[in-house]
Amino acid sequence: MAPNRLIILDTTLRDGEQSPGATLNTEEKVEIARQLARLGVDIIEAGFAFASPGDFEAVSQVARTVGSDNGPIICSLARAIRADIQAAAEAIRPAARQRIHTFISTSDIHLEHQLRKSRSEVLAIASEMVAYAKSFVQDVQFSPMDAGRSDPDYLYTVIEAAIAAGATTINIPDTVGFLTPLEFGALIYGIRQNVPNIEQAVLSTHCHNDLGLAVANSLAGVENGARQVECTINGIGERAGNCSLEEIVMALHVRRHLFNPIFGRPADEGEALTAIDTRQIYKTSRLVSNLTGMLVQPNKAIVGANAFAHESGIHQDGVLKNRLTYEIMDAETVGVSENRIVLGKHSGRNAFRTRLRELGYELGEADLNRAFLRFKELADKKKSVSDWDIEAIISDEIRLIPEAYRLEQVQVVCGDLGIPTATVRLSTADGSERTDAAVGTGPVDAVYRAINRIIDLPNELIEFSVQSVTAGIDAMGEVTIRVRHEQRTFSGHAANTDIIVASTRAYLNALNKLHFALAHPTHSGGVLGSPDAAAQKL
Ligand SMILES: CC(=O)SCCNC(=O)CCNC(=O)[C@H](O)C(C)(C)COP(=O)(O)OP(=O)(O)OC[C@H]1O[C@@H](n2cnc3c(N)ncnc32)[C@H](O)[C@@H]1OP(=O)(O)O
Ligand SMILES: CC(C)C(=O)C(=O)O
Repeated sequence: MAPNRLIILDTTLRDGEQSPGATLNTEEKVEIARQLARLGVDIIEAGFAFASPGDFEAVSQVARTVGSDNGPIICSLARAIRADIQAAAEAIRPAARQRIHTFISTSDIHLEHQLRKSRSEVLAIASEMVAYAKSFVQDVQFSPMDAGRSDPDYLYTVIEAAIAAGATTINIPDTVGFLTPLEFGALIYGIRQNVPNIEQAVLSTHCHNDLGLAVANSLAGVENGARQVECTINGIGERAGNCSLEEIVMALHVRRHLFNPIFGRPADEGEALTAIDTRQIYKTSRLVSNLTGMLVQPNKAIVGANAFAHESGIHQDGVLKNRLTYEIMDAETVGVSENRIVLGKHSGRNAFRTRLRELGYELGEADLNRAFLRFKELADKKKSVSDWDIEAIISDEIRLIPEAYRLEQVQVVCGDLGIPTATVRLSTADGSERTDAAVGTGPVDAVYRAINRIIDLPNELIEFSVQSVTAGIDAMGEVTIRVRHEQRTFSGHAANTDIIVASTRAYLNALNKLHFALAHPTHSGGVLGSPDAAAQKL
């Protein structure tokens, strides 16, 4: 059953969304799923359908919009419980190709303290629930949770039973990120040697990054016969996150002469080892970062701002003479364009649309017009408008949820001689306008207080960050924030050459999401108590 290329299961929308604070609403999940399809992932784990009505709806929407005949397989996670499996089966039904992923723990520590069940009970449940999932779909994946800390002999028995019951993929999670590459490789090897029917299933890895070893462990799994890797964009996920998609894919791409023989190909064969279109990597990373509010650290491999930057003289000297001296891959391979100066203030709509198409954006007329106006405003202020600036405008301008509140005007007075004071004017969807003012400890605080006087949506600001999109004094500032309302967090993102304007728009972006979630409590990311209570607050 081992295919001669690596299958990529992306779990950004399921395990990735388990990152503390990375809540996504349905529209954002669909947007990410569309981009994952462009990226070329084989399987999208779209969520955990049973977890909430919002999660169910998000999985269904992804299945409906992205799960076409030649699109990715759409998968939902389900505990080894009938109700979970039924919800998963129903949610993924609109997709042309469907997978149910069911799991149960096999480590003694989980059996004793969490499940409170014996080994024989769990063995029976695993087998029964795989068979139950099989009654809905042909493609069933089974994971023995905490496999990394399970007794190998018991693990082999459970896997053999799951395959006998119909599992077509066996996924091996190092749930707590405990193993080293040598140990994880040996675990995969041991399974291949000791599970008699293992050839009937595809072996998969699911590695967590608690010791920073998720990618290394996944690679060790591949070296030992795993043919599917579970991963997330930017490596986001529960606790320290998961194996990062961009890192594992580029490791296989850049070092393919090492991996080709493992996949039974000549070392120098040119064909890629995954179906991923690597030129979509950077764009996907930016989208996920913007929508989840999880910033990418500058030194992050492949997609960090510094990943292709050369700072020191000796390195710059080498790169100028021959870039191979200090570069192991071309930035364009992952979609980071070298073509920084593209458009200016004399460019027209056609040139702008063409550049957007080259960057992979196909906008409707209304969105295009809004983005074009922002581009012109920026071109008036900046000497050159780069691809990075254009991406920032698009992610800022194209809102996935309706805007209940729109910024009309913001003005601040600040400095070390007076009290920072802000005046804000907002318009609402019905066309009315409201203006208010407030003082604060700084200009952003003053703006946020002024907005809070207009919009009564109690929240706590839990994260605020500003970074520049490009170098230079006229660079666009990108602001990413997160606010907490009751138990939920909402991210906001905006870009502008004026960081106070960007901060204001980012806050409104988060408040619009919060407002939308309260108004649509069954949407993913929006289950916030009773609709009546929500309506009262509005
Ligand atoms: C390693 C992973 O990433 S696993 C996936 C993690 N993702 C999530 O948890 C998604 C979000 N979760 C949720 O919304 C909720 O936990 C729900 C809806 C799934 C369940 O909620 P509740 O019914 O209130 O249960 P709660 O979360 O308190 O406890 C989990 C229960 O599931 C049981 N359980 C855990 N894993 C499994 C499993 N794989 N198969 C069967 N039962 C399981 C636990 O033993 C516990 O049962 P108990 O209440 O009888 O002790
Ligand atoms: C459900 C499984 C695959 C999981 O997420 C884990 O064990 O980390």
